[in-house]
Amino acid sequence: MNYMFILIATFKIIKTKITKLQEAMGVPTSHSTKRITQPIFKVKEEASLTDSNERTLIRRRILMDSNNNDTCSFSLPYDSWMVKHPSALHSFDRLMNSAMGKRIIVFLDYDGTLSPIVNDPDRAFMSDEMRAAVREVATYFPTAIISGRSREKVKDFVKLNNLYYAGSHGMDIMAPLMAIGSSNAKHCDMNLNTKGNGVPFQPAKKFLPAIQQIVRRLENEVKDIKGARVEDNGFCLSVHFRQVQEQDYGVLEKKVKCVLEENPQFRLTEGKKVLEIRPSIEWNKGNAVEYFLDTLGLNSSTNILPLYIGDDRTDEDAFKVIKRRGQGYPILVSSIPRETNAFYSLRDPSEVLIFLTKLAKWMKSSSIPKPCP
Ligand SMILES: O=P(O)(O)OC[C@H]1O[C@H](O[C@H]2O[C@H](CO)[C@@H](O)[C@H](O)[C@H]2O)[C@H](O)[C@@H](O)[C@@H]1O
Repeated sequence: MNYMFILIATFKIIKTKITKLQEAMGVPTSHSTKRITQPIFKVKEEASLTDSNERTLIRRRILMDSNNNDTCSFSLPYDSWMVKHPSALHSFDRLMNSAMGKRIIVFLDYDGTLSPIVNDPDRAFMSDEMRAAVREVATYFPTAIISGRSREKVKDFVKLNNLYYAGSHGMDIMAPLMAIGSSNAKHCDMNLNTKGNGVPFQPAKKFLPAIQQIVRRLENEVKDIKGARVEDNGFCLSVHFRQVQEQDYGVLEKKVKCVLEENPQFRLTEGKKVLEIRPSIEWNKGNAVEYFLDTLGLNSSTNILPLYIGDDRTDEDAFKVIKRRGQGYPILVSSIPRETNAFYSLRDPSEVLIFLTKLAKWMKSSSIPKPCP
């Protein structure tokens, strides 16, 4: 009997040690799995992170709800998927160890990354905490928002001046005024020229009149489809169907495709409950990442670590670029398993907030020289 007891106790101790080790390595454990796999619609839960400040961040986790369940492409359980795309939070120390001596550059998507997905695209507001976290990150690292929205609109949502913006999936970039050669770049120069007066780069400019026409045409075409709406994103446009009845979707898709056929110089892409029409040019969020690195004078630097956080299919172009460069980390925001080029994952904007807060805190407490105020 005693032997049995000792055996069970020893087994429990070993199991606890293995679980702690897995957690430290960012590998999902049976403990974390329990939380992840609950197929619940809306679950409130407290962040179970080590830092006491983080623990106070009560998160509203939305698992598998209709808003997030947009692009599920296969049915792997989340915990198995996370083995391949570990949590950027669990792996934070590892990420930062590899950043030592390197210059971090932060790229952020907007919808679904900095703000939660909501029904009304005009109400996709960013929380004040998120704004404060992005502001702080941008004081330490060159930071750019790369969104499918028009540049003005995304800037209106973010309301920060100490970072760079690219709208229309990278087809409208306000880049730094000055390219600083990486070899002689001074740390203090990195955040210069970010007060909104950079240099615009708009590779799809010649398509503007046609885009305006398509916007008007589609507005007219879909006006009788309840819930459908067209969003003018500057150099591209979105036809939203999040609030369209399922039985009406076919008609909507047909109308969009019909307009597209009349405009062969444009192509159709899909996002989260949205059909997007954009010029058929070889330019996407990945090109925008390269462009920013270039204008920052960092494109050929071997000493950089770009971080790109995004949730959408269009962010995959940027993930691919980072992967191809062999520098930095693409991080996917998703609460469901997805086919992705990202190395790491975060479940939702609440985890993005924790990650950005940790990143700023890490820099603040490190001995690395800080940019000039
Ligand atoms: O690149 P992003 O910043 O992620 O922009 C992609 C699209 O985001 C917006 O639409 C998405 O978010 C809306 C608000 O949460 C949601 O209602 C919609 O269903 C989503 O597709 C934006 O409205 C689009 O124009 C962007 O292309």
